Amino acid sequence: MASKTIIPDQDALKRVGAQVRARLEANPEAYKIPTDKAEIFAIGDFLDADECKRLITMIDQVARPSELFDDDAYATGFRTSYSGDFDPEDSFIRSISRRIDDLLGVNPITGETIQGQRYLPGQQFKPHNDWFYTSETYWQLERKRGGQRCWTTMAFLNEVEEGGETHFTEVGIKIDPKPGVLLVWNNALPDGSPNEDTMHAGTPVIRGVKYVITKWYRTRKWN
Ligand SMILES: O=C(O)CCC(=O)C(=O)O
Ligand SMILES: [Fe+2]
Repeated sequence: MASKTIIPDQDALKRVGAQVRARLEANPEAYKIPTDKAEIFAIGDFLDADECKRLITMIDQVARPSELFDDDAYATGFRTSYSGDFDPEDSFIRSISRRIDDLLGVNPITGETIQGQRYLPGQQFKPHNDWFYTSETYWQLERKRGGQRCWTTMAFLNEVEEGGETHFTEVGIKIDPKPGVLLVWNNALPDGSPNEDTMHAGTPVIRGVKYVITKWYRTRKWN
């Protein structure tokens, strides 16, 4: 008898995938990137110029060398940007956070704290998936902290002179940083299995500085 592979949180990934997909497809502001490989949307002018400026100032206050879950990423050159969590109680951060929850129409308790990130020339985030590899030891912690990541949202806060694109390596598209643009993608396939084709990178900044905010969503209550 063939054994069936268990995919953690598969039903929830399928359900939240369908729910958010329907909501974004009904939103005239959400542009769907034309590809069959992954569900990626872009929303222009999600943040205005003042909001971008304010977030950039806040990133400069919280940013420290980035860490990854299973690795000393900064030391290995995998994620060389500086990043940090914002204070989730800050009223401005709460308003931005709620606006993203609302865009997706998800349960706010599933959202992680918004993270800010800054890349200087030469800094990058090498190709990776935002979903967790459930065979790795870090999963034992993440499983209890809200489970698998379903959707990713990421906003560009400024124009970068050269480099710093978000490169979906399997889809074959590079998205240029444009201030106020929010990218939203489903980390899973419609059947609720993790989508390998969501592999993406923040390419090295060549000239200028790049600032982004990221908010990831879990299938269950994040804590
Ligand atoms: O900076 C980028 O373009 C990508 C950032 C990213 O992939 C992440 O924060 O997970
Ligand atoms: Fe990522």
